[in-house]
Amino acid sequence: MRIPLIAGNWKMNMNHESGKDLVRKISNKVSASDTEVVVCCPFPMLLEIGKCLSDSSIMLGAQNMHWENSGAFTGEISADMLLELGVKYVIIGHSERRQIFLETNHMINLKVKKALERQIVPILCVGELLNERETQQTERVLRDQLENSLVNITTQEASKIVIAYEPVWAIGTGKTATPEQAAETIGFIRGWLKEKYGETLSEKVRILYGGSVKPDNISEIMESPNIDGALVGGASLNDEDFINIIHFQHSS
Ligand SMILES: O=C(CO)COP(=O)(O)O
Repeated sequence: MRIPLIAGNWKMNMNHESGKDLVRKISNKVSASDTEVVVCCPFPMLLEIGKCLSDSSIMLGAQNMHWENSGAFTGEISADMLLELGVKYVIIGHSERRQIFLETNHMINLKVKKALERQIVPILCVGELLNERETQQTERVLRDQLENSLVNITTQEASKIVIAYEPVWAIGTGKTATPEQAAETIGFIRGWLKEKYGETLSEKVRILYGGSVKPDNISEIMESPNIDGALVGGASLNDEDFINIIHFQHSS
């Protein structure tokens, strides 16, 4: 049985006050339940948001990290720095990092390895562009991202990873993949894991869907037995929306 996971990705939004207010409202309404909840806030807020979450079951996540332990990497943050702040999850290889900051699968692979070494759970993001979907290249693109992001990752290590399938054309656009598209593509990812690591591993890894997830489409998305939760952008900035997404079982 895979435990459902709902992760909020605040991206470069909120400030200390609005962030603290938001997590207080969420943690008041979310008790330890069958669903794990993670809030991935911007780096400068990790300490304060972590303090607000200390009595709650909600876990703290970051949105990126560097693969080296320390050194001359201006503007970067190491896994150990995140650990000091109580970070349990880290988003790696988000499409905004890949597209705007030109992160490659090789860099993403190094980050995944370092996160695993330091026992921070990587949420590895993969997903195709609109023109790639329209030209039937989705599976080729995903295979390439998975193969190259998971180079030298053992079966034991892979069992700790969370994968987020985020079709780039569905991010922040209000265009969600249909439940069929999400189910089919996530089924493909699980099939790839089975091919590479075997069936036992492929049944262990949680795979999330991300891209315009809202309270009114979460139940439909979660109907597929292959989909274990969601990586939520815009709707994670609103307490009611995020709470309703977390409580999706009750609205179905
Ligand atoms: O990129 C996303 C989460 O990482 C999705 O963002 P939206 O939910 O705003 O589409």
